[in-house]
Amino acid sequence: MKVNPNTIPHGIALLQNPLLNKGTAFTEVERDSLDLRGLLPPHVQTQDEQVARFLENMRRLPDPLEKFIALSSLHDRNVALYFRVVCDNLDEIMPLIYTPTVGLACQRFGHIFQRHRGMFISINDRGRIADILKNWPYKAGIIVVTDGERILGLGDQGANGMGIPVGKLSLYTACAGIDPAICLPITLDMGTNNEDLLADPYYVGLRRHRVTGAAYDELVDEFITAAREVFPSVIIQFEDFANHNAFRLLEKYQDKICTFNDDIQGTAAVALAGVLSALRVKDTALMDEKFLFLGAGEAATGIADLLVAAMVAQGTDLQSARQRCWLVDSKGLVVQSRSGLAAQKLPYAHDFAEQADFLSALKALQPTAIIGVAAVSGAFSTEVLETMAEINAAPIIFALSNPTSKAECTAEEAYYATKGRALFACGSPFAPVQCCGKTRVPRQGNNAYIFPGLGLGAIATGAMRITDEMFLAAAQTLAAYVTPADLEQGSLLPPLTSVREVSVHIAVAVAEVIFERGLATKSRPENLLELVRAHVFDPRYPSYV
Ligand SMILES: O=C([O-])CC(=O)C(=O)O
Ligand SMILES: [Mg+2]
Repeated sequence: MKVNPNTIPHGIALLQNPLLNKGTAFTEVERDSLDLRGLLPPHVQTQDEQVARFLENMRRLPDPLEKFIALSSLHDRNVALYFRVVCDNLDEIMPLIYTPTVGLACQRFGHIFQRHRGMFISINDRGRIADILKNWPYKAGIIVVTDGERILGLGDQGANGMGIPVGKLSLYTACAGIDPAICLPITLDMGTNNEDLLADPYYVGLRRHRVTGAAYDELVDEFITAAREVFPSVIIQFEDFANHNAFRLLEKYQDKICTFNDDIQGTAAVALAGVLSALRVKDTALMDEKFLFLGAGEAATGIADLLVAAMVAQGTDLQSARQRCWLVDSKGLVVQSRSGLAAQKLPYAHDFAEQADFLSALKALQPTAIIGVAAVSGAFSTEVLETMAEINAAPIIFALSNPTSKAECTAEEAYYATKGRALFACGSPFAPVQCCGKTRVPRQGNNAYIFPGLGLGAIATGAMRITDEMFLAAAQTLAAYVTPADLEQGSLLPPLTSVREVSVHIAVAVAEVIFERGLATKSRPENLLELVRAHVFDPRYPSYV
């Protein structure tokens, strides 16, 4: 964040501005010139000392939700310190501010609510959304918006879903260095059909069932128009909408404005990166694989579409590429003879006998890879996993559902049932597993590896659109950062600790596509890496005098 010493507030107003506050780290000179004398205890601390103090206190707290609350209130007080804590301790902190704790934080959102963050726009705000957005005091560059209808694998959380846009935007800064001052989390309160929430006195949203149809579409449309009027070059990320809206809205807006759907496109890119790593271990090509998805929603068809795009980019024809991907939904294997299939499933409805469930589809199709994205915990049973191990020397097994309570299987289950042969990735974090005399280190196939870097590339270039080609470039870049040592220990993605560096290179690859396709509003400089790095926020305190 750029600080102009001539315009920063003085005294209490400075201490109460979370984007500018340094707390006990204000220096003697700053205390004198910014009217802080007497408002702080005399001993001046370094930011490093503040980080250590915070961590000491946080680690004493009894459970992840308490730690989540402590981290949120640190963010409320001192944004730079919050990001120092997060960036320097990503492995420890990310599961507390994001998957899996953020799921619980959404479920408990009304009960743990302390302070405003981001913006809420409700169905009652029709006709005045632009005026409402003008209440936001900063110039937004990235909006993450949800309507709370499908929060992770936890279903309808209504306005409590706000935890997700807040968490995603924290990762924009933590994982790619996006300036926190331009991040705006938004929840569209369309009502909720979650009866428990409607009966909960502390629920933060409207007491009404969800609006649907034209009223819903008109509100989204007014929101999109208003956001672009108030923040002209803003990127809008759709997050955790239900299937029936997610695909429609993406199709409606992706060619008109700078937008993407993280659950469809971001998840697809990280999954493709994981698959590309698995191919290196197996020494096979994409076209040699057969993918069976458990689930046929946003993540499933998003991943399938990107796998197909990658195969087509390698010269395969579209039909043969699609033939490598199969879906199982709640009614069984998706095949041609089934009626009433949603549009996104049709490319994968092949000519094949109906199969009632995942296990029978698995036995009939003999896939090389299974990808779980249906939020059905335990769906990758021992029998499923052992069957995969019988069919394949190195079965690809991705259990991507979120949070941990919804995972199709645990890392241990996947490795034990396959005698350590599984090429495994997971949606939530799992600890390393000892199996058959080896240590297996599973990594998260989570879109957090993709969207921060993609957003950074889009901001640095002033992108007009976000395209599938950019997600392909992001996936390939991510995959290139998986080292032979990673593969050796079964890791299909780089360590989380490298995500800031990887994000910068994803941003460069995405920027390359943006310039190439004439989608930039800024002119192309000599050096894209320099351009991208110039947009990276540094959480170390600047000097104000
Ligand atoms: O938030 C996450 O961990 C991944 C994601 O987008 C989802 O599960 O909806
Ligand atoms: Mg999501």
